Amino acid sequence: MIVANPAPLDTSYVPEKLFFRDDKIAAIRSAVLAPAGNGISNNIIIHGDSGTGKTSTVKFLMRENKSIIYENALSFKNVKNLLEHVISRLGKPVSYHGLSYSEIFSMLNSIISFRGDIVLVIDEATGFLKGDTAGLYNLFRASEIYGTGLSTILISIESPFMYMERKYGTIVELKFNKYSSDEIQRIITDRASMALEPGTCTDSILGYISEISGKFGSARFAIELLQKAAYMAEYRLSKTIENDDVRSAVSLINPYITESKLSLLDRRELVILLAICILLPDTLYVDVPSIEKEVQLQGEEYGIQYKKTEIYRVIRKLESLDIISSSLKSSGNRSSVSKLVSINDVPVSILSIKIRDLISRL
Ligand SMILES: Nc1ncnc2c1ncn2[C@@H]1O[C@H](COP(=O)(O)OP(=O)(O)OP(=O)(O)O)[C@@H](O)[C@H]1O
Repeated sequence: MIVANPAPLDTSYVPEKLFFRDDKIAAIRSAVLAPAGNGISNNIIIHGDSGTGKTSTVKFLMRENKSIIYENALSFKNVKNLLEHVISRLGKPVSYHGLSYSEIFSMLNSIISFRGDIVLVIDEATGFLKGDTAGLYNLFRASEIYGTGLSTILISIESPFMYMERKYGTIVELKFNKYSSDEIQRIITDRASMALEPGTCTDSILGYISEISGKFGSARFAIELLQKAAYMAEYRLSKTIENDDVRSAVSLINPYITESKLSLLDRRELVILLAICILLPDTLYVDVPSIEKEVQLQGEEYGIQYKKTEIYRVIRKLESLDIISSSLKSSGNRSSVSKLVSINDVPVSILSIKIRDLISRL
């Protein structure tokens, strides 16, 4: 067994400790939560790419602050609809439909008079930002217009500036940046230690997942990869997670299988790709001299001779098709920079089988 406790591998899990977000936590406390505690309503828009910790940061704060109410905009047509739901959730649980804004806010006022000020979080709010000007106007100006003790935290992937209207008043904006690969590695190392049996996932596997996820800066993507790779390894009845489990996980999340790309390669090019796949199961990268050697070996098997220039050309073509990725590694001395080739999106064991099959049919 590899997964001892599945919960921390779920992307909706909010851990006890959030890494690298102390400044954002402090910013939300001082911009919204502390003023709300003193009867002052403020509004904030949190934005940033997927998996940058926007939702978890707010949910983390919900543990210490009971005035926060969380709703997801995707469940509602518009702001009015969402507020009607909040009233029925906090007040009398009946359905309130077709209320005017002044009726809505007067009901909220009577709820707040015995419950205290509310901080309303609206997650996935990009749709509201784009399309519900009247709703946002009433929400953001609720304190001035209706005297309502309501602060709002809006969460959106897209930057609000494209859609923001001046009349909404002053709104604090807080951007969540993408995580670096190193930051992602810290986050998933913590998750792995909570979720996986000891010794089933090496630092090198966690580094590999972090490197792939670093392209998107997303902790969500990394946790999903870790979860799927762990289940892949369990499915194989392996005691440890291997590189190819991670590649399988990538191809599961991103089922953009290379088959159509393989059809763009001729027989000679396929043999070169096969040579790369043969070198990769136990390692993450291969250098070009090793590829040249393996290509000559495979070439002999298939009766093909290669010049170095052809091998270089095909490596460039495979890169441009996104079948392989490459990085440059320096050994400290400028003259000796070497190119390292990897395949991350699909398990090389499966890719080798596909390529051999294609070569035999050409
Ligand atoms: N700084 C962090 N420390 C620990 N875990 C984190 C951190 N940031 C994100 N995570 C984890 O990554 C996953 C995704 O995070 P979260 O849902 O908060 O991102 P998001 O920015 O709201 O993404 P989306 O826009 O896709 O909803 C969650 O499981 C969360 O716990």
